[in-house]
Amino acid sequence: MGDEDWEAEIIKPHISSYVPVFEKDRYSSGANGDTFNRTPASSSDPGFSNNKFEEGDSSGFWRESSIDCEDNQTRNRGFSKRGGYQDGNDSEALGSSRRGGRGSFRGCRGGFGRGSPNSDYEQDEGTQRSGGIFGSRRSALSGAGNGDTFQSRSGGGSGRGGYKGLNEEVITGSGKNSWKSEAEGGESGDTQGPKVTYIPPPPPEDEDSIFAHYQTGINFDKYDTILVEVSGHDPPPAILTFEEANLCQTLNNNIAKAGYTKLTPVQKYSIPIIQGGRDLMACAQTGSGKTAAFLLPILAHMMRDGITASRFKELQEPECIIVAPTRELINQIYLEARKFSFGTCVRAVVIYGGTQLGHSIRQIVQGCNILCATPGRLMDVIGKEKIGLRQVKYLVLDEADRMLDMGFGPEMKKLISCPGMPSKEQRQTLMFSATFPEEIQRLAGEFLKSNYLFVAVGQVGGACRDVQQTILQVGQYSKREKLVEILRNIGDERTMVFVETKKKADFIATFLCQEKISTTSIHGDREQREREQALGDFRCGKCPVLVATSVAARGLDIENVQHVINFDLPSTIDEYVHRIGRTGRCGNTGRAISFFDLESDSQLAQPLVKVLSDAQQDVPAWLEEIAFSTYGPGFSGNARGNVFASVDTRKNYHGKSSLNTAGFSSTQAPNPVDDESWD
Ligand SMILES: Nc1ncnc2c1ncn2[C@@H]1O[C@H](COP(=O)(O)OP(=O)(O)OP(=O)(O)O)[C@@H](O)[C@H]1O
Repeated sequence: MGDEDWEAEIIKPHISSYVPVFEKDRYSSGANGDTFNRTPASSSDPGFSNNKFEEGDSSGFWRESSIDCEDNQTRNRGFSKRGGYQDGNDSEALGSSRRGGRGSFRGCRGGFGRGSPNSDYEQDEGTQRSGGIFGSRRSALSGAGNGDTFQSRSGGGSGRGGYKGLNEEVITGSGKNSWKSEAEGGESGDTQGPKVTYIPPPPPEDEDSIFAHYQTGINFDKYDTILVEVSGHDPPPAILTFEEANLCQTLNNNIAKAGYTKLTPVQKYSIPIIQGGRDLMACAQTGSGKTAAFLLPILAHMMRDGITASRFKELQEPECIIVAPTRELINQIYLEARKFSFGTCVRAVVIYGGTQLGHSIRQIVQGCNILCATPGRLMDVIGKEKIGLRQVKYLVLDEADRMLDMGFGPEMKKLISCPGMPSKEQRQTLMFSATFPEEIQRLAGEFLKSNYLFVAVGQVGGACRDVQQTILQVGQYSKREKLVEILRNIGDERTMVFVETKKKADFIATFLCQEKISTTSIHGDREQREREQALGDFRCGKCPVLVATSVAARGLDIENVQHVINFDLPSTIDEYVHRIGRTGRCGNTGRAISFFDLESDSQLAQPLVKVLSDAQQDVPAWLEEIAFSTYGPGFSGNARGNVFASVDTRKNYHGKSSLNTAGFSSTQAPNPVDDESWD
């Protein structure tokens, strides 16, 4: 069966009539109400009534769901269950174990993706690229846009050897000359979508908004009891207080205004390491302050060493580049950078896909010391020679395991081999995440000096203990009912509901609205404007329920998210850890409820048992049984061979760990000079 046939099949009446109509009527028309917050009256609006939820049975969406049919890629492969493939189109989960392992993108048909939202190549920038450092990319585009944004996004060319970054940004192809920027709509390869004109609202200017923060929770002090391990050669001692960091007065003022009085463990260890000029790979649980752990020492250095004064220049040469996998996350990091650099001469700029490229460029040319960027947009502005790399002293990969996996890894490699980018010996490279699989750690060696330090706060890849985790056995046909039951009990408390695919996010959000539960949604098929509106409505409580794909799984720091519901479990345990980490942040408590479908989730049973037991959560007997039956008698979910689930892969050393309050204790790796080189 060819691609076309599968496309034809996916456009069943109840699906096709629903989604595009929904998108057009509610959003593309420019309607303001970017929520699914429907009153009974609104459910009779024409766009809405076209969908077949009134069927309320398992025939429509659910029948599709049973064969994973909302996922085009699944169809393309003709698999009826979830094993052994990686979808690249509709599903936004980062495929891994269950879907063929982290390396499973190999089989991607490619060329998919979010053609339209990023198709913001701007004629008005006067920039038919004349090749530039990436060569002529425009020629790679063929076919005229047909204006059907839905089709162009979810369709995509076949056989183009590309990859749709499942979270958000898009990488196309790895072959010669196959790289195309998101700004060119190159992701889909064959259609040029409408020009992106979205200009995000300016960041707040008033001090109260800049420094707005939420309170640390009752468990914040318990961070002190978390085991920390530092490995690598000759690490500097940890600091225990902000004073010991010897930051300048302005930074200290900003830290105080941000409400920080005490360092978190990852900050205690990372700040002196970064101040000491060392490369770092740091793993710490979700919500434990990794952003400040890299921003503060970088800013301190910039203040100390001096930076290029901000002034208008066509080519800006930032001292620091921070990359993150999703637009909302990079924007959040930017706001943190802006907060901590308040009152200094350091100018931070953020650029990301789905917004007008001209706007990004206008931000840059006014001056740029810290550039926060998603990978596609970053490569665009480098290609347009708006950003030069010669002055880069700090390269930060947030959610580093994601940035180095098969999705973004090639892009990151291109970044470090761009003309002008200082070699790893000449720059400081910093990687942060809550999860860091060993195979990705090995890849990271290419980016880091060989004597980098590895900080593990608690268990690498471990779930935050402040999140109470519950796993419920729920078959796919009962999920909606169960979800409504739970949400009704929860009341108005902020809840993120994760689903596996973009279409399902729309379906579930609409379904919940029909149930009169105020809901909005965020996923990669929504326009950036809509995504930001949705996040805003969720943040301010207008819509207490946010249905999301994995695009919202990592990094987002939203106050008062008390619940995470995994309507669908993700493909990988790491993704699970990130998702549930949207609650229980900064010492606050939270709850995560996950629907475990025996039909499709059994591969996750074993790692789930481990994550639950490591986080001292109740493990249901039935789950242990599944894990046992899947993995045989050798499996013991509670066995913890090593306190650290995963450690520095250079583990040719004898581990030693410490409580982080007890000063500092480190594990010494052999002198890297003697160590097997990764270069
Ligand atoms: N020392 C501190 N004192 C008080 N609040 C802090 C401190 N450090 C960080 N925070 C706050 O804790 C929250 C979580 O921080 P951050 O988003 O940096 O976590 P993270 O470790 O990067 O999480 P994730 O793994 O989900 O990306 C933020 O609201 C941040 O402002």
